[in-house]
This record gives sequence, C-alpha cells and structure tokens, in this order.
Amino acid sequence: MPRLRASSTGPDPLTAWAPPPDASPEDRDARLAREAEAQRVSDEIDAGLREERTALRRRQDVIKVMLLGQSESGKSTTLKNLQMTHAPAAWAAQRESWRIVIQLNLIRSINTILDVLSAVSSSTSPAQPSASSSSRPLSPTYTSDEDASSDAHTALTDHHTDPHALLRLRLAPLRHVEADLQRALGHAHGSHDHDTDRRLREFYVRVRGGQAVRFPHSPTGGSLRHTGSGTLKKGAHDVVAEATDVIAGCADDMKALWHNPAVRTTLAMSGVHLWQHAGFFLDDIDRIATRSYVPSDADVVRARLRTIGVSENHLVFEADAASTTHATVAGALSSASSTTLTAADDHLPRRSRDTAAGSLWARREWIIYDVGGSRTHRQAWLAYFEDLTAVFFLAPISCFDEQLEEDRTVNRLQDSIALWSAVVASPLLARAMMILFLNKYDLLERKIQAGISIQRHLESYDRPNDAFEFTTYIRRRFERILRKKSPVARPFYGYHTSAIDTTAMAHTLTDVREGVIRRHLEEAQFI
Ligand SMILES: Nc1nc2c(ncn2[C@@H]2O[C@H](COP(=O)(O)OP(=O)(O)OP(=O)(O)O)[C@@H](O)[C@H]2O)c(=O)[nH]1
Ligand SMILES: [Mg+2]
Repeated sequence: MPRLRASSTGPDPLTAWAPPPDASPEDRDARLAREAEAQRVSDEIDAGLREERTALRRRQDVIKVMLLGQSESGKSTTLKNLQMTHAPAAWAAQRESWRIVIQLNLIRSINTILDVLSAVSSSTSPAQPSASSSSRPLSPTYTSDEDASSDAHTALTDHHTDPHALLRLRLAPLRHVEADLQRALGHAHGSHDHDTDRRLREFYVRVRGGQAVRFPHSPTGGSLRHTGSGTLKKGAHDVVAEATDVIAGCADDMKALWHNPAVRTTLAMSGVHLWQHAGFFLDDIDRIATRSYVPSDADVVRARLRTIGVSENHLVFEADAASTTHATVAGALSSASSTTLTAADDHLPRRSRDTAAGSLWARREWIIYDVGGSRTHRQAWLAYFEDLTAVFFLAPISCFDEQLEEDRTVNRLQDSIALWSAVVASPLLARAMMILFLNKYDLLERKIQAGISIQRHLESYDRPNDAFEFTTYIRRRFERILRKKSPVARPFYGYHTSAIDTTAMAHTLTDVREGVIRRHLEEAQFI
C-alpha cells in the first residue's frame, strides 16, 4: 500500500494547525496568552452546551401532567389518590397532617347547621322570613322560597324549644374554634361576621411554587406538597391543641344536634343537604372529635382544602408500589373496565406491554400541577401549558343542578363543558393527551336515588333519569367537543369516577398511568 507522504500530496494538513514560528519570546507569550483565553472561552461554551443537553434530556425524561377543572371538581383528590397508590411511604408520612383540615371540615358543617337554625328561629313570623335566612346561599341547593322557609320555621318551633337553644349555646365556642384554626393555618381571611357567606370564608391553602405545607400534628413533620405551601403561624401548636380539646368536649352536643329529627327536618326544608357538601364528616363525629384522632386514608381523600394558584408536585413512584402496581395491571384493567366508559378502540394505548415494561416503569418521577379551579384562578394555568404530556380534566357529573360559587347564574355542568371546550382548543395543549374524568359519580347516583330530576335542570336531556345513561350522554358530548375543537386530531379517553372510592380509583389511575407513560415514550420515539 503506497505511503501517504506530505511532500507528495501537497502541504501536510496537520501543519495548518501548527503554531506559527514565533518572531520573539514576547510574541510567543502573547500567543500563548491568546490561546489560553480562547481555550477558556471554548471550555465555557462546551460546558454551557453540556448543561443545556443535560437539561433537555432531563426535560424530555420528566412526565408532566396537569390537573384541570372547575373548583371542587376533585383535582386535589385525584392527586391524593395517585400519591396513596404510587408513593405510599410518602403518603403515610403526611397522613396525620390532615387532621386539622378534617377538624375544620367538621366544625364548618356544625356551624352551617347553627347558622340555619339561627336564621330560621330569628325569622319574625313564618309568613315573613328574615332577610338573612332567605338570602344567604348556604348550600348549592339552598332555597329562598317563602313556603320552604315558612315550613322550616314551623318545624323548628313545633319540635324544639329549650333543648336546641341550649345546644346552640353550648356549641357556640366552635365558631371561635373555626376562626382560630383558620388563623393557625395562616389562611384566615375576610370577615368573621357569621352573617357573611360561609362559602367565601372557606379556608384554603395558598400555593407558592409547590413548597410544602407543614401542619403540627405530623410526628414526622409530614408535608402536604400536593396542596401547596402555608406554614403554621407561631403559637399555632397551642391553638390547635386547645381547639382539639374544645372539639372533643363538644362531641356529644355535636352528635345530639346532628341526630336531632327536628334539626334534620329544618335543614331539609331549608334546602340544606349537607351530605352533598365537600368535607362532610358529620357521620364520623365519634371518631373525629377525640384527642387521639388519627385520620384514615378514606378521611384524607374526603377532606376539603381549597387550592389557590398552581402547585407543582413531584411524584416519585416508589419501587415497591410500582412493581406491585405493575403486577396487578392485568387484573386492574379488567376491573377498571367497570368504571371505564370508553369504547374498546378508545382505551389508552397498551400495545407491547411486556416488552416495553422495563422502560415503562423506569419513568419514576412525574411533575403534577394541581390548580385552583375557580374562575379567578384560571388565568394562572396558561403559564404551565407547554410541554405537558397529559391533562387530567375533572368534570363533576353530579353538578347538573348546582351553580358556580363565583357566579350563581352559571350552571356548574355548563361551566365544565365550556372549560373543556377552551382547554381542548388550546394550541399550547395540542400535543397533550386529554383524559376526562367524569367525577362524583357516587353523588350523581345518590341524587337520582333521592328523586332529583336531571331534565328539570337540563332541558335538552330527554333520556331516562339514570346515572349511567346520563353519564354516557354527557361523555359523548365531551367527546364530540374534543373531536371538533382539537387543533390536531387526537384520541378521546373518558372515565367515570368516584374519587373518594380509593380502590376503584387506584385501578383507573393505574390504567391511566400506563397510557400516559406509553404516550410519553412514543413521543420520544423510544417505542
Ligand atoms: N362524594 C364525592 N366527593 C368527592 C369526589 N371527588 C372529590 N370529592 C370531594 O369533593 C371535595 C372537593 O374536592 P377537591 O379535590 O378539593 O376539589 P378541587 O378540584 O381540587 O377544588 P379546588 O382546589 O377548589 O380547585 C373534597 O372534599 C373531596 O373529598 C367524588 O367523586 N365523590
Ligand atoms: Mg384543589
């Protein structure tokens, strides 16, 4: 083989990079300084590029999911379910922290009852209900109807005299306890005048960049990352301990109030159906109103803590939970079909489950954005729309007869439909999977069993007054909107759920989780 000789093929290409002969030692030093500086700049650029590449890889590797939907649709509850199923150790560490929220939920219900009783008993005559009793919107179905108010007054005055007055007096400290606990969380806001709208005084957690809430009861200093930040104020431990004592001391009176037939009649006649309210714990007074109460998983998913802003939650799927979940996927999917309304070809993509399993379950960390759902908070969502793998959209199906808290002229179901239309039409979300949860199916069934007519509230509905029929009908409506408004064609995934049913929800979320991961891998062209 002929040898390549520089002399025979022109100048040696490597000599082009050789330093020029130095004219003097000064020239040489200057040249070396220039080269050192050039090397430094080059290294800096290389380091920047490496950092960018690493960040890009990290970004591509992270699955981002956003929970969207109106207020009280079940977004935070869905997040709790995800944590409970897939990060059980982290979940267990924070469970006890929810005690204060559950105590507040319980007291709030009691104070709502006391408000109704005061309003009814203070009405001057059955024919002339007081302004406060007829105008305070205490519940989604609160009626200001004159006849109902008059009946409620009669029920109260017929059946109760002294015992109720005494009970009201004995339970009066709970009003202060509610305010104290709210303040302890650092979230008390607005007026403490009890004639103001109770719903607007609902305690909440303001979110700052997804940092942790620390409540005083967690022995591990457990945090509620999924609901955002809000540190207990100084001295709050004492306030909470004192509040717990008062609540425990009021247990018998709370039970007597809730189980009193005349009180129940008055509530019903006033149109206040507390079982429909978020954070309903009145049937659990025996367990909750004690000094040693520790919340169960079921309690925590039923607890109500409003989200304000956007919270970023890092969900790290725990190894054991992930492998257990994986092992049960097949079984779970068959059970999930009972809660899944999708047509067979609409199911989340499941091909090559076994071959993809390794890389599938390696995707351990997700970022989940949970948002405040009321109208004033929706503008804040937009900043998080880019790079999402999936949107979990929560639409409460039971809300066909309720109005938005922030605008009593708007039906909640109509609001969900309008919100879904806007979300699926967003160009920023064009590549995100859209997964619809028609939530609160259990409450829908209960309302229908209670004889509430869907057609009365939704005139266009001309089918049987049946939960499954209605859900199927509404699901089709959501599906049509997705097909019509999506900037690019994409599949529709729809589930009907009861987010407080943690077993069924675990099955549904396992199904959903697998589909999301697969979609992420497909996007990244790994499979
Ligand atoms: N009965 C019933 N209650 C539910 C269901 N899903 C959620 N809830 C309850 O409804 C209340 C509101 O749920 P959240 O998850 O806090 O609602 P959200 O969408 O996060 O509301 P915002 O934070 O205000 O946007 C909580 O008390 C939940 O326990 C359900 O399917 N059935
Ligand atoms: Mg929330």
